[in-house]
Amino acid sequence: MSAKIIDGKAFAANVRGKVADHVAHLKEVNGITPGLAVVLVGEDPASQVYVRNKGKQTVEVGMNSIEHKLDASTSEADLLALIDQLNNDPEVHGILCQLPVPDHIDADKVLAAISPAKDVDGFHISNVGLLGTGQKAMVPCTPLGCLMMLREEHGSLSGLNAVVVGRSNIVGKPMAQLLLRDSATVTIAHSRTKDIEEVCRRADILVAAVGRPEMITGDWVKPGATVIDVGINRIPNGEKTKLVGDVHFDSAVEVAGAITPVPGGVGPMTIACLLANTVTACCRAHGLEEPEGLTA
Ligand SMILES: NC(=O)C1=CN([C@@H]2O[C@H](COP(=O)(O)OP(=O)(O)OC[C@H]3O[C@@H](n4cnc5c(N)ncnc54)[C@H](OP(=O)(O)O)[C@@H]3O)[C@@H](O)[C@H]2O)C=CC1
Ligand SMILES: Nc1nc(=O)c2c([nH]1)NC[C@@H]1CN(c3ccc(C(=O)N[C@@H](CCC(=O)O)C(=O)O)cc3)C=[N+]21
Repeated sequence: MSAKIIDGKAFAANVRGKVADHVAHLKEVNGITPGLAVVLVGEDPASQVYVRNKGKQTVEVGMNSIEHKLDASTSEADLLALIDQLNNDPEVHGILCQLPVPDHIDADKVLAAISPAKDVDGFHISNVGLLGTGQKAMVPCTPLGCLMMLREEHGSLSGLNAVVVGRSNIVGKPMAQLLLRDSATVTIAHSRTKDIEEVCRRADILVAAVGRPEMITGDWVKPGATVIDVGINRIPNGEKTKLVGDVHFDSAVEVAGAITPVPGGVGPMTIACLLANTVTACCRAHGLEEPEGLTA
């Protein structure tokens, strides 16, 4: 039997709709327009696409989009000075510095410089610590988007076996924290995990965040499991290229109960959650009630 395909694009449109409603409310009732600043250093073509999409969707939901495109040779000091300026700008409620940054810039220093209250990526150690201790945090967008889809699919995640493949700070680890918070039994697998296929086959919920095109095939998937494919990999396809996930979709779809496609799965949800986090940050900054269903 073929799995249900989770429509991340439609789900994201729904989230953006809720964001737009709340933005309209903030403007009308409070006279506040949430603002998102996105900083891009250098000219990585994939990053340029994301930044363009983010800017477009930010404006579509009624928020202000502030874009800073800096030359690849920008010094760390100049980047930190810009972040300081954005931290102190009352019109800016969310700040995102697109990763990766060029080698001469220390990404950890940049993330630490962003005010935790404006850290809509949820990468600042304050937010990492708050999430890890079950306190109110800014939650990283990609794992938040995955959690929203999983809650919709399962209702409660309590007691389910969840396996996250990948232990990065931006996806794997926060994903595991969120699943744990929803009372799933969580395993984190990575490049040193023994019998990884066997570990994956125990998962009711399998989240792939590896960065290896189509590594996880149908025979790694427990029949009926929900598979969330975070991977975004561009691979050659004849003369052109195509986007594939970390899951081999055609084989996994035959075994899983539900699965996210690439493209059209986690990617659009990431951007929708960035907008959701920006509204949340704006409400917190002004001591206003937060929108429902847009946080973890
Ligand atoms: N859809 C979206 O919005 C987003 C998508 N992505 C995509 O998600 C993927 C993961 O991103 P990210 O977390 O940043 O990647 P990283 O490269 O930071 O982390 C990859 C993780 O996968 C593990 N890994 C690598 N090879 C294997 C293997 N053969 N077997 C098991 N585990 C392995 C690594 O293990 P170890 O730690 O042992 O090295 C590491 O923990 C990428 O394709 C990226 O493009 C990322 C962010 C957002
Ligand atoms: N500080 C920071 N925060 C991030 O959240 C961040 C980042 N840096 N660096 C890069 C990764 C990657 N990322 C994606 C966002 C949207 C899509 C997306 O919308 N994907 C579409 C397709 C896009 C296409 O066609 O290329 C989809 O999957 O359907 C993908 C990937 C956010 N990231």
